[in-house]
Amino acid sequence: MTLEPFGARLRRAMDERGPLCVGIDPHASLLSEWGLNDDVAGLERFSRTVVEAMADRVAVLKPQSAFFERFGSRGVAVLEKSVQEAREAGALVVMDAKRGDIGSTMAAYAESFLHKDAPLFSDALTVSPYLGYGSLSPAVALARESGTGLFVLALTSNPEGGEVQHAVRADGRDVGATMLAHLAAENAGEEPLGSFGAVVGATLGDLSSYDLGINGPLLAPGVGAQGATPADLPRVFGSALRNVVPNVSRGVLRHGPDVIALRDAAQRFADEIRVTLTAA
Ligand SMILES: O=c1ccn([C@@H]2O[C@H](COP(=O)(O)O)[C@@H](O)[C@H]2O)c(=O)[nH]1
Repeated sequence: MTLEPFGARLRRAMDERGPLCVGIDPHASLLSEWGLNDDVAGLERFSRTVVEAMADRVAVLKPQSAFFERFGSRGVAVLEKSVQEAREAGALVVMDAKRGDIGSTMAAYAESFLHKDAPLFSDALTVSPYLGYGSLSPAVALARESGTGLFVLALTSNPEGGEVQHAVRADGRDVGATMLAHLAAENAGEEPLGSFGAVVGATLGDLSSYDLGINGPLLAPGVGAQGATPADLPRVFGSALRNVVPNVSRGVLRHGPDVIALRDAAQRFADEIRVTLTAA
């Protein structure tokens, strides 16, 4: 069965559930705070709890692959199960694996996450364009075919990102702006929303010098533990606010393991985001 394009599915989920994306980031420190061991059983309990608490209510869950890969094949098996359970419960899953390579290797990465029969099949994948935007074309092609999406690292939330992303090219545009322009071209004419998103940190302050109107989603990490708040979003995203998917990981997860406390924490962020969007 062919899926409806990711952008359309995401728009609907955002309209129905609000735009919040909760991260599944099983940091060793969080496992310990939750009273779990830093082992595969602890990982599984953590991830299952987040899926149980969130998957039937938030638009997007974003597992951070690194924290699962840390445990080798058994950790990846937990990741597979979590993705499947989250999707079955109604959340869209954005796999945060930040893959990027060339040619057939990039194609293999894309197949690992975006092919409908892949064990880790996800609704979208984060990718790094820093081997050149064109190196992502196998992933773009497969995403179009399978109804999935990509989130391309454009302007990341970390302070070190500027060294690469603010570098100015011969045409006077910086690298981040160039990635946004590629995405706008990818999404041209798509309704109600294109499937090719950008990662743009909520921590970055006024971004009015960038054209964020890519007709695609803007995944905005940095709310919560990295210091950004929902109230910052209008200043950062301006008229692109309606397409922003704010991500909170530790800001929610630190309230576990109690399922109700996790839900309450996510609801507080969701409420603040809704108020901000309504006022903007
Ligand atoms: O620019 C980026 C891109 C990705 N991330 C990821 O998002 C979460 C943020 O977690 P918090 O606990 O809410 O800080 C994490 O998985 C990062 O790898 C990002 O922070 N910035």
